[in-house]
Amino acid sequence: MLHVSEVTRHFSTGAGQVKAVDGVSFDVETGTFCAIVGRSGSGKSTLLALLGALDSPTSGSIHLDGVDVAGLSARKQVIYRRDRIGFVFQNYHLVSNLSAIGNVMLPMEFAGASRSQRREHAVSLLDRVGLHGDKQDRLPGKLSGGEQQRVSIARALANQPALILADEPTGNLDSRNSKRIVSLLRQLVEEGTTVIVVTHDRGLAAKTDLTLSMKDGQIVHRQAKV
Ligand SMILES: Nc1ncnc2c1ncn2[C@@H]1O[C@H](COP(=O)(O)OP(=O)(O)OP(=O)(O)O)[C@@H](O)[C@H]1O
Repeated sequence: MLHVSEVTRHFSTGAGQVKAVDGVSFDVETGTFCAIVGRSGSGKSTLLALLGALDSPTSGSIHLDGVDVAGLSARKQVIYRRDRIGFVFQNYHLVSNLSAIGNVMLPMEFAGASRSQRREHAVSLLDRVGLHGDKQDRLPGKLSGGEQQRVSIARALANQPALILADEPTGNLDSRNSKRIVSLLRQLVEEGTTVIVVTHDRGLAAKTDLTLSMKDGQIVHRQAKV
């Protein structure tokens, strides 16, 4: 369960203070597919960064399964991100000189497994996201956008995260590849992972269980689908 209470994130700029996130409260039950939508500049990416402990709130609290995320030290934030969160980005953020398998193995480095165990796990994750055979040995530049996004989802799953945070995961994909990614994310939700996506893609938002609409740093509408 993710519990967000009265969270703000203010930035000081030359022009004054920007309230990027301005008093946001919501809960997301474990195993929910949640979309955060809203116009450009409404605060979606800032909120996602706070949920993933990539940034700390100015005030308020964020609890994931009882852990006070906002209160973690910098060192514990690193561990929290590695062990509890899987990140998926619009531009995939894969390491260009590592194969698909190498990219998926990267987050496992600290898990104490041997290299062959890590490789075996990476192969099974890539199989799970539908990237098979010789494609697993290719560099990201030799894969299509949809395939690269599947590698990034496999990488996000490497340490069995409780929460997957995806920023515009279908933003660079055509409709066929988008549908594949959405159904993959839905499958993860069915298996009990909580998935939160920031998206402008109406097709993706329509497939989620809960939509939070942001405006000027606030959640102005909450729509739960049964
Ligand atoms: N580091 C920063 N310093 C100052 N202002 C910032 C910073 N990061 C974000 N902002 C401002 O906070 C507001 C929210 O930005 P944010 O990137 O969260 O919006 P968004 O909804 O994700 O937009 P988009 O859909 O364009 O990605 C914007 O006004 C933005 O300019």
